Amino acid sequence: MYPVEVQGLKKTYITRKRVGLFKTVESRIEALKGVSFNVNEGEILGILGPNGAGKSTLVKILATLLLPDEGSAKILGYDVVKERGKVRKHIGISLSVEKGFFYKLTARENLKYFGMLYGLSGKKLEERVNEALKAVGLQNQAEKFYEEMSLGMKARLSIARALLLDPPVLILDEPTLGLDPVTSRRIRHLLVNLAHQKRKSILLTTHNLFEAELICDRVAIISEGRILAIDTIDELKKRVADTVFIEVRLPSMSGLQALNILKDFPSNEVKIYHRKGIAEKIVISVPVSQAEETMEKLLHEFRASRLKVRSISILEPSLEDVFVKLTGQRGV
Ligand SMILES: Nc1ncnc2c1ncn2[C@@H]1O[C@H](COP(=O)(O)OP(=O)(O)OP(=O)(O)O)[C@@H](O)[C@H]1O
Repeated sequence: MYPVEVQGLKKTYITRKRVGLFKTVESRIEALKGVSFNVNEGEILGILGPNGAGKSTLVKILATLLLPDEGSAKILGYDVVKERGKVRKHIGISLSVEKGFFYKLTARENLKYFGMLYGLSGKKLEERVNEALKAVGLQNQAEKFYEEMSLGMKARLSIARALLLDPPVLILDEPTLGLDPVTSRRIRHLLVNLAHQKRKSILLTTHNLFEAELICDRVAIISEGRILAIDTIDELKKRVADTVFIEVRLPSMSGLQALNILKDFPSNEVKIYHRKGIAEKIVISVPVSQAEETMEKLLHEFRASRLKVRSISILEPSLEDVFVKLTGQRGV
């Protein structure tokens, strides 16, 4: 059993729009068209997709806030439709930074309030509130009123609330949206620690490919209600990368000599880009199958011509390359 098991999940929104005085037209939006995946223990699974891909719909269903039309989703074996109460005891949810907190209560009071709602009381409640505050680094700001808190503090408080029951599964919708780089980094560090040290299973959505690349053990790329690919980032890159780039850095003024050497390079699939500057850079694109061999040949040719090379390396494709290739969209 996986901590999170999703099988053939479908959801269609039906909306009615008034046309004229008495007539309404129905419009159907298939937000999820049969989504299946699992999340392992101690794993961060990132859900990536362009706007309207179905990420929030998926997250809301897992958080028991929305009913699916078909398929099933289980958290620790409990069905999100038939066993909502049990599911809620085992998940921590952070859907939107701003929602649900009381502006006139302090961070601690807010957490206490939610702790009580979740069934905690007495010493246990105090303990869990303190632990949650500490986990997100808010122990020194616990007496600050919510309305006085910065966006970063609010984001951390939202994660603290998700941690109140010390749940094995966390579901987070864009946990670092709108946060400055330092706070984002702090939250990323916290999430990696929760997954890898505390063995929590984390499902998060993000528009930030850089972040996904940094912290997700696997990512699912979702578009128009379907998962286009789900795998580790390395595997996804391998799958889409038919071309890699070899970057050669040279001392200034030696670019032309290098280009001259490359003139007779034995492959017409090799493309060369040259950037002049203090340190000159030559980037050679080659089919992935020829990358290693090309690199060796390059080194050999440069050495034979006594050309000094500062560095030579193979540039990996980025997660953005994967995303663009799979969804046909640049950025998310
Ligand atoms: N309550 C609703 N009623 C009707 N249509 C909806 C509703 N919620 C979402 N949709 C539609 O369902 C599709 C999926 O939306 P969803 O919010 O799940 O996407 P998303 O991937 O979270 O997008 P974003 O990245 O913009 O948050 C979209 O076409 C959206 O317009």
